[in-house]
Amino acid sequence: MAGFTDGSGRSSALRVGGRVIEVQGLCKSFVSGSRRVDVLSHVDLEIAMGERVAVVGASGAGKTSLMHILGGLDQPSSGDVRYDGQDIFRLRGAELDAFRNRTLGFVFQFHQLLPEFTALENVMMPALIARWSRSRAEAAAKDLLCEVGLEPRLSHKPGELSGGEQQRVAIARALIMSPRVLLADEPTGNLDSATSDGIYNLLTRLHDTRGLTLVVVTHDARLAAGLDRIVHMADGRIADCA
Ligand SMILES: Nc1ncnc2c1ncn2[C@@H]1O[C@H](COP(=O)(O)OP(=O)(O)OP(=O)(O)O)[C@@H](O)[C@H]1O
Repeated sequence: MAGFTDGSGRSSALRVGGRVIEVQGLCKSFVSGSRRVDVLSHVDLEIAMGERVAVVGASGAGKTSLMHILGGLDQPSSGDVRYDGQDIFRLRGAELDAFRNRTLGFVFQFHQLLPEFTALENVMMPALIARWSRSRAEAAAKDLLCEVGLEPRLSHKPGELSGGEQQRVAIARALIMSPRVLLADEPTGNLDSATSDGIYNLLTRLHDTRGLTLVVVTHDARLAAGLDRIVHMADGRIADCA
């Protein structure tokens, strides 16, 4: 999806059909013994359709906690997360699973591929869980693995792939259900800089060709600077949005 340039010269995402993600008054606390730990405190954030947002901040700032709640993987203590006006925490069990499946893709630093399955089988897995036929899942997974440049590696298991290749498989797996939003938590955190550049270029290409909304937690300043907006977190709060 094309962007336009605002006065600062930075590319802003097109707002198509309103805001895609609205976070309001998000708080998350854990109780540890007699102590309460406030991990997220009154986080407000809006992310537009097609926007590419970097989330940065020191270790412990709350980035992963925010991503887990954005992805419906964890419940907030209070506050709302809305996708196109739909409050995801009003969805129950199977409804939330179905929402996640059709709207969101996840990529983690430690890709979380299943070691005993091939690249092709790993990518097929979400589609098989969603009860696609094996032939449909296999065809879609092959197409995606070709798109991320792994055509020659379809039958390799994760242990037979490099770190960058494993992350490409994880990206392909995240995309098999054609999500509109890709949440990536330090997708290049474990990779050398050349491999990181390759993953960054791949994410940018997928954003452009699929109109994906990208939310990327990263410690890589170069990667963050290449996205549309940087959200800085500190002590569980949004310190700055630029
Ligand atoms: N289940 C939990 N119980 C108690 N505290 C937790 C729990 N999960 C996270 N925390 C705390 O919440 C804070 C934020 O953690 P989070 O993983 O979100 O930070 P982060 O910004 O992603 O850090 P990093 O960059 O190191 O991954 C940390 O102080 C962490 O110890």
